Amino acid sequence: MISFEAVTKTYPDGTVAVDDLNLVAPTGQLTVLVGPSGCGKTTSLRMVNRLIAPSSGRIALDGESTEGMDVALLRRRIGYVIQHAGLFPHRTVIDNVASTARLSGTSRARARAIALELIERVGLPAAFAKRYPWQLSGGQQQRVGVARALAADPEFMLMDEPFSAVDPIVRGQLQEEFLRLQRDIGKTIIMVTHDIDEALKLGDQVAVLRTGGKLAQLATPQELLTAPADEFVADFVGRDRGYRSLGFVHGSGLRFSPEPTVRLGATAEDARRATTDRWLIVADEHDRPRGWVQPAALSGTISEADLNLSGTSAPVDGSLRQMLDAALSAPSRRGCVIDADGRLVGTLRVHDVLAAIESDGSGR
Ligand SMILES: Nc1ncnc2c1ncn2[C@@H]1O[C@H](COP(=O)(O)OP(=O)(O)OP(=O)(O)O)[C@@H](O)[C@H]1O
Repeated sequence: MISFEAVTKTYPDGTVAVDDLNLVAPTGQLTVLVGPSGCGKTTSLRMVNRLIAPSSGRIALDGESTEGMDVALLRRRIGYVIQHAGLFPHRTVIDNVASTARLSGTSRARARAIALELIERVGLPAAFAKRYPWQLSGGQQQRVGVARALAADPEFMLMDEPFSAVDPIVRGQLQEEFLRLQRDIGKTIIMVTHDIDEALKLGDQVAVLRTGGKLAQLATPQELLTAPADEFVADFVGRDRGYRSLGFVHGSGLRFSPEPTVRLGATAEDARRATTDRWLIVADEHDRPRGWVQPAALSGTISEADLNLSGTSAPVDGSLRQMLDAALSAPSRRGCVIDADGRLVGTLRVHDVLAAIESDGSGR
């Protein structure tokens, strides 16, 4: 647990960057600090590892004030990941990652073994270990930055815009991978971002700060969407709140309808025999949906070129947002629901999802 107790930071020129911040980042959870530019996010983060000294108030790790701690020991307990990764340019990837483990006294051989494991854990091929940072893409460098912070196995992590220096697609991948990793490692993390969607996607709880360094609201992502504390938070969280909040609601009692399928390579006749409906799902040999075809319009055998690929698939344990999107995006308006191996479980319609939304009272 990281706690801020009445923490204020006034810079020498009189700028109040953080104003009476009270906040607890619970053990094993990811707390995101979000807010407009200049609202004191980075200042708050850097006060935790004492790169910046608070003007007043107290910051504590598991109840113990950081003020009296030896700074080197304090920083060893706290992994730190920054934008652009901040890697040592003249060290190889493996040496970059191993460096933090070495700081805590781990032998060179052991540190390199830990580093190699982490390099793979964050989704990089082992062969990248020998490369230098300049031989990696921005997203790969960010992964190395995360691996390096984890190599000392710190109890706490501070992450300052860790995924912001990459394009939106890589960013999405890094976020997904990081969520998976955090599910395993369960570190106590404070992450800073200016991107509300990133905050809502990653945070167990989200602290919205307003200009002047005041905490506007501390809440779960769903609470922020369904019960913003005031107009500032509502505006900051942004539009489509109703739709986006469905991302945090899981459909219970949804029933999926059986759906005929046909394989790629089957004939138009096979497709017409399989259904009288306008649209039919084409699946691969493992029953994974590949796309939709219109049997009446087919001739010859079904190939990739015949597929309508507009439909998304929702995982069977997915959110109502994923379910609704699957139904809305399918040309048949029947959304594909798939299991963990990507196999078709069944389909559902828009009104099935709407009925589930109507009967769900969560967050209200
Ligand atoms: N060394 C400093 N001296 C004076 N003012 C500072 C100093 N560092 C930051 N500030 C000011 O403190 C306020 C908070 O800055 P901080 O970097 O914490 O904000 P932020 O929310 O992280 O912003 P951004 O999203 O733009 O990175 C800003 O008004 C900034 O100009």
